[in-house]
Amino acid sequence: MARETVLTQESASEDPKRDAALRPKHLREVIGQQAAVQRLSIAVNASKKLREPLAHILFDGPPGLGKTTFATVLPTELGVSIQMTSGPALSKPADLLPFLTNLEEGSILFIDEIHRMPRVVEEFIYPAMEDFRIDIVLGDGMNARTISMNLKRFTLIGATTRSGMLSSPMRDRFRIHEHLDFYTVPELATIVRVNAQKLGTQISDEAALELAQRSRGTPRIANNRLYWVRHFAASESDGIITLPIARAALEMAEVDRDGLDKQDRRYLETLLGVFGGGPAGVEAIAATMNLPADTLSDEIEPYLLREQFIVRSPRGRIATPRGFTAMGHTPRDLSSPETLPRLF
Ligand SMILES: Nc1ncnc2c1ncn2[C@@H]1O[C@H](COP(=O)(O)OP(=O)(O)OP(=O)(O)O)[C@@H](O)[C@H]1O
Ligand SMILES: [Mg+2]
Repeated sequence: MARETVLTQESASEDPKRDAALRPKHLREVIGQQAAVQRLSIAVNASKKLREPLAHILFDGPPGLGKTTFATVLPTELGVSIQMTSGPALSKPADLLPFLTNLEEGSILFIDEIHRMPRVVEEFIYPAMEDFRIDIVLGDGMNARTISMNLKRFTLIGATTRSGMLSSPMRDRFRIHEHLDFYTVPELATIVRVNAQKLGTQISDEAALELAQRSRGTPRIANNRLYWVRHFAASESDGIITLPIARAALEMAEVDRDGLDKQDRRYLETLLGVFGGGPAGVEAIAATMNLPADTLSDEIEPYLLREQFIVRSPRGRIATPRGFTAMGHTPRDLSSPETLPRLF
């Protein structure tokens, strides 16, 4: 009973224009992630006062939590330029050259999905990160010679949803690591209200809270929900987003009360339907869903674990009573003496 809808599909993919329109421009506009904001403000101030480039920074965390947002806010704070590329676009060292030669003193090079950069490119970038220098090999065979080229002092910002896939020499070359975690409902409600204002739409506090509750702890999903509800309000009412309007719109888009998306539901359906609620190993669930195990452990499970739809046990993932109820199943009786030994 996969309930696919326009909205859940939308929220799974990225809409760059939409992201850019609502993205905070300054650190002070970033909502939530306050510990990261404070540490980064200190790094920015120090960099300005000491006239040193910002230390290389790695952002990791599930999709839509603000990695690109932080990366684009920092150059504004520093008053420097930013160049953006991504791991998959850099298939060989030469692909990096235009970015490295265009650097300005203190400017930022942002590499998204940095875990997908091939090893040869990674090794090419090490001296650039450490000594602001690259080694270029000219010619080949007997005539090959290496020339060293100095670069402007710059800051590399990497973003990844899979920090586990990054090689440890690469990870260690970032002096600042920021792990972005899911947002609380009040934080998401604030994001919804601020963004409604940016879009010139009126929204009641209760409606903002309702959207926040159904956004899977993720600002990008909250924004997608807001766009849909805003259109619904404009078409079906006077354009003002009230609680009944928000509920009706979300109902129509089949966003469930917990805000789970298509992949979350498929995961829970597999765990419940195929594995009887578990315990099931992540590899087995991944094979059944026809997805890489990494996608499960890095993108789907963090939220389900945090919200206790599932738990981890030595023998694998187990659906909690909340996981059962969310999918319309009757929870297993965990207190019964027969089920316990089977589970643990
Ligand atoms: N802390 C925040 N405060 C306000 N809005 C935010 C915040 N974080 C993210 N957003 C909103 O969510 C949108 C998506 O965030 P962003 O593109 O930075 O996510 P991401 O972590 O880079 O995702 P991906 O891994 O898919 O690249 C932004 O355009 C912005 O509107
Ligand atoms: Mg991004």
